[in-house]
Amino acid sequence: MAFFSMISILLGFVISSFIFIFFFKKLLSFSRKNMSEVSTLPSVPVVPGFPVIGNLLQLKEKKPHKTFTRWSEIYGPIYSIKMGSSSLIVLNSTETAKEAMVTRFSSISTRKLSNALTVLTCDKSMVATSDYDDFHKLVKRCLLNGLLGANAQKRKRHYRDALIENVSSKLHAHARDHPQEPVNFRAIFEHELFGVALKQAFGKDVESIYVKELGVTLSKDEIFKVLVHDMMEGAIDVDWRDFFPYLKWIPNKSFEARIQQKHKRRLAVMNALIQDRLKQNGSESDDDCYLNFLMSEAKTLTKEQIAILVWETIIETADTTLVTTEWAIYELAKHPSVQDRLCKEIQNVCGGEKFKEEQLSQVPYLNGVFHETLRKYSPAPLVPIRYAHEDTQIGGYHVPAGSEIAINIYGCNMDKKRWERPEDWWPERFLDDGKYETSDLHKTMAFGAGKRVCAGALQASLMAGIAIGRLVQEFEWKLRDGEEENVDTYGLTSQKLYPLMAIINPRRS
Ligand code: HEM
Repeated sequence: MAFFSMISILLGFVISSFIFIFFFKKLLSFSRKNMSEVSTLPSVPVVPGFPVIGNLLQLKEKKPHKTFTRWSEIYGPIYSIKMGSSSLIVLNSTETAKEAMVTRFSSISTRKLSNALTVLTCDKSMVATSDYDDFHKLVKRCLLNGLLGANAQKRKRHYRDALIENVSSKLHAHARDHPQEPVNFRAIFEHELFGVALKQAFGKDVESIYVKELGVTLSKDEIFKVLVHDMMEGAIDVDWRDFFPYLKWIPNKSFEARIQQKHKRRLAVMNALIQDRLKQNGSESDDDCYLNFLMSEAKTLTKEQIAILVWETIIETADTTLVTTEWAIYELAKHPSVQDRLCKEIQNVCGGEKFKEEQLSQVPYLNGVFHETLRKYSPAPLVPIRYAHEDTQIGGYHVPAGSEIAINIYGCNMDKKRWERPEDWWPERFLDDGKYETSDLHKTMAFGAGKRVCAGALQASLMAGIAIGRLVQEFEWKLRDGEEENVDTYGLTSQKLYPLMAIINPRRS
């Protein structure tokens, strides 16, 4: 018996070894074939530049997404440029962008940061700038469960309601006290939005804070400057060593001093706000907040990582939603017929009552206004640069390991082959007239796609949607004389260069 079972064990072992070797060989030949397929593909077309500096001089206008879009008309949807000694592959069509973000994600999931961003993100300690690793998965899960996912957003509903009530009453006060005088929309909306960002982070709005490390008391506007404005400015600060990494041993003292100063002031203010909040824990004003959530759910994080992760929610809340809402109101004020149609749609849905978040699914025209604004003014025109850590392919071209990849969302949304009259702001293009479906609303890819898709898309859609709806329901908007010309944007983002100045008239109902 024992002999026969020995034989059958041996036979089993031999057969399974054959099966294993057979499949292993198949696997090897399959991956070799795949690798050879990738490397026999043509190289990405190159935009001609100069020796040593490459295309740097052609990018000096500081709006690379616009230059990249112009080049795509000459060199096609995918091309490569030289920024000093580093090469950058630029993607300008929805097909190539989706391929990079979804199909080839596993080869292109890491981030490439500039020297400024390496300091300001504390070496990739933010969700948005981390590589796709265990740290990223942990902190993204915390962000969704604690703040930005559907359930967390339900719990934060009162913050959004307060935001729109405060903005509305400030605008009514302006219309009453200074009728026919233009109102600075940004000043009001930005202040309230920053208040929501602080409430989400620390459970309360903050009017001022004593910052021990700096020895000063800062007002809310000064806190905004340190945590948001200076950081946005720092994020686009250029260090020439980014383009010539082999010269990184040469000091660039003025750049380093500027970035370090911004970074240290930001950490000092965050530490003061965190200490202030921790003192309150257990007291009667103990509102749920992201800081407490993070501290209880992710005990392996360092103090500095917690400060950066909480700060991340503040800067992300305070910026892109403002950019979208301000451009939407600008376009509505410029197009009275669109404004009237939107106002009627809202009236049909809520009669004399105030427009509410629950009604957002019943107003397709408002959705069209929101998505058309995201298309024309993509708030994140370039997705943070990705890095191919292994050989891959995009658009039928070979992309070697080590390539840096820029996804030009603005370029995708200005593509004449995909969008009729892309320069026009035209919400009707999203209406269901047999041509577009609801899923087409996400054709803009304004929130990215795939595993790194924007974590704040729900919050941004709710806040901007309700704000646009209520502001049009309550006021008639007109542009101040000359305002139509103010369409320039600020630096690398699509923030309006000059704040929107509009004349508002409260509607009678
Ligand atoms: C209209 C508003 C917004 C737009 C257009 C937008 C757009 C984007 C884009 C294009 C990305 C990059 C996706 C990628 O790398 O593939 C992104 C990532 C991200 N966004 Fe947003 N965003 C908006 C609002 C927000 C808000 C309000 C928050 C948070 C409060 C937020 C949090 C994030 C985070 C955490 C990521 C990183 C996700 C990851 O890497 O897994 N965003 N966003």
